Amino acid sequence: MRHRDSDAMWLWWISVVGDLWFGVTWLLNQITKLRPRKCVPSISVLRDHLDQPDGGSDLPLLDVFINTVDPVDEPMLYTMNSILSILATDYPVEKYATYFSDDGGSLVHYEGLQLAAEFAASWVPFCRKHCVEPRAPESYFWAKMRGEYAGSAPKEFLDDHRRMRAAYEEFKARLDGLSAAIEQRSEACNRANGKDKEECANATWMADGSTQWQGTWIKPAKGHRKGHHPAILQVMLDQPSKDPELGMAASSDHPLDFSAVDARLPMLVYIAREKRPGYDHQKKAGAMNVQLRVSALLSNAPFIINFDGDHYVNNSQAFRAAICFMLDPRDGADTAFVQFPQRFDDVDPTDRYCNHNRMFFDATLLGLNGIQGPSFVGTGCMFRRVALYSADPPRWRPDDAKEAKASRYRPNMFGKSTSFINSMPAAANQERSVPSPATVGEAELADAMTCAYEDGTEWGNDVGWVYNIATEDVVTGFRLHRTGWRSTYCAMEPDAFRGTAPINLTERLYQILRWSGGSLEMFFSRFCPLLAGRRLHPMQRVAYINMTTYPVSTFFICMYYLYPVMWLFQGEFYIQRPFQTFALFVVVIIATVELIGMVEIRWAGLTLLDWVRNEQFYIIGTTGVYPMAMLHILLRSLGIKGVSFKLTAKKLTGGARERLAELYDVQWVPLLVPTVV
Ligand SMILES: O=c1ccn([C@@H]2O[C@H](COP(=O)(O)OP(=O)(O)O[C@H]3O[C@H](CO)[C@@H](O)[C@H](O)[C@H]3O)[C@@H](O)[C@H]2O)c(=O)[nH]1
Ligand SMILES: [Mn+2]
Repeated sequence: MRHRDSDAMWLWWISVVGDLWFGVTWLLNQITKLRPRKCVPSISVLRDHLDQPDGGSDLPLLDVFINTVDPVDEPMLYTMNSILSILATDYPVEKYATYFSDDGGSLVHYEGLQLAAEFAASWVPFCRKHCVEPRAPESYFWAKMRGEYAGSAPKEFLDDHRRMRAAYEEFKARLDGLSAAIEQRSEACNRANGKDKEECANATWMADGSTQWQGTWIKPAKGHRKGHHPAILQVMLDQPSKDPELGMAASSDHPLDFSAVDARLPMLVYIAREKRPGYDHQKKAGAMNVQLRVSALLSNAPFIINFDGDHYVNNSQAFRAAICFMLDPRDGADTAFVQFPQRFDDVDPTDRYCNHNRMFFDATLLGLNGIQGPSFVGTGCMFRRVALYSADPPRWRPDDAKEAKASRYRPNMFGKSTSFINSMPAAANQERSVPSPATVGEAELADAMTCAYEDGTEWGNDVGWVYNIATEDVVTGFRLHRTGWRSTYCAMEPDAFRGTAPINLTERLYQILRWSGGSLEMFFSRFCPLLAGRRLHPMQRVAYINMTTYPVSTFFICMYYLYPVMWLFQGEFYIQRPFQTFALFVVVIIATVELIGMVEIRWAGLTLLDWVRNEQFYIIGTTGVYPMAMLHILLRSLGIKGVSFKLTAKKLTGGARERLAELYDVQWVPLLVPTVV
């Protein structure tokens, strides 16, 4: 091929390759959407099958994981609301246990959790008595619309509601004052106790005034700074009794009447894993793997559901909905995880920064649901425990199960804890009706939470959540799909879970950067979709290729944007003057693409705005963020550390207007420069 101006040939080639790239990726994107599948959980059928007439239940055991790091960036009020919504959810209390992981190791979280457990003693029976929804108090008390009364004591409702609200205000005030209270107490204790010993002069003291807090101290000190403290485990609420226990009748110091409701609370455990300098703690994935081991030793449920600290249970039937899919006679046994879409509160009405991401959650994931299942998106997901232990799904299990076990499970794959290894066979057993009493010693529990436990094991690799990647979620889901497991997408009305979204553009852009950087990283890692074996469905493979290579488009898009202004640099037009057939082609192509977009949003039940935001953020992403993601990969390949998992700061508490004011609070980020140009 020739051109009058041979200097321009490289530009021409880029545009040809670019056109090809866009054509092919567009096609690949479309074919993964050809067989969308909507699944509706039949919770009433589940009830008919598993609820016993005497009030008992045959539902399987469940472990709930919830993570948090920083009481400031992730406001405690939200975290504790999540805890309360979990404790009050509609699942048999003796059948589930909650593990709260505090990666900061701070006393304020510990005491906040204690307060929440205390408050739950009246909040949970209140929810049960009056069947309120949602069961996170903050959202419940400030809901704009309430459904019809569904409880059993309509006459008492208004009084109870008022009292509960007052109690909640008090709880909030105490939560708010916690940091200051701890600080004051510690200063007083230090003055009294630690004058002589310099080492503990600035200790943080627990409520009894005589015990030093093991985790991080208010002011960093040797052995107690952020990222340097021993492991802490505290069972805040014990495993409840097997039979219902009615609450207290109304009295002068306890005005709510709970004499007709079960007042038991589910088990609740506080965990702060050991942190030591010199170890890579692997952020969220590391924290969840510790939860996985500790829960195996304490309650060992066959199913696990995980939450980020800012996501709460909005629909108390959600756990049951996920269980429906896990126990489904058709492909339940092959299902490794059930993913719910992420939904957010408090996004500004026009969703300026595309936080809702509806195109992804409602169109893309539904498309995948018709193949091998949606990818794991980090929160609001129920897992099958044995799948995380890298077991094979039933349909791919070789006939001779023993042989399979020997070949898959390598020595020291899971670390040295014999109790943990002994717990593994029971984890596969869904029919266990009574939780195994925890017989493990404290030493063994502590050992499972140390940094050294994972040395030389497969944790973070072929076991548990995957390490060393900015998007541990997509990779972990991929690893399960690669082993032949499927997953199921579960959307329900009202939304199962809700969370908070980053409200200012800076945080949002960093989030996109982490996702796109992590995706590319995955493509160039041993988790590249091209390398997976035959258990990965061909279409699912295509979907994962799309999911991991999309940031590459940035190169072509940026070039296309430069073409029209090339003459600024060269003083000459390289662009051919548009001719009619060309213009016609362009118009037809654009029209078709838009038309297909419209069909898609109609089908997924979305609005035009969702779509516009999606397109808009795609352009912002491709011009502003993805080039950085590409750079990150380049740096990584040169051995330099790239994008890290920077915690997404959540909005601060305050009035709605105050919160939305942050919308315009753009700290000037280099990421946006190219977009603006
Ligand atoms: O050292 C750490 C860092 C983070 N977290 C927790 O990880 C969760 C997610 O962090 P966040 O900053 O809220 O990330 P988002 O940008 O909101 O994360 C989205 O994208 C992540 C993958 O990039 C997923 O893991 C998340 O579930 C998904 O919500 C939070 O609960 C944190 O408390 C830890 O437990 N330990
Ligand atoms: Mn989040």
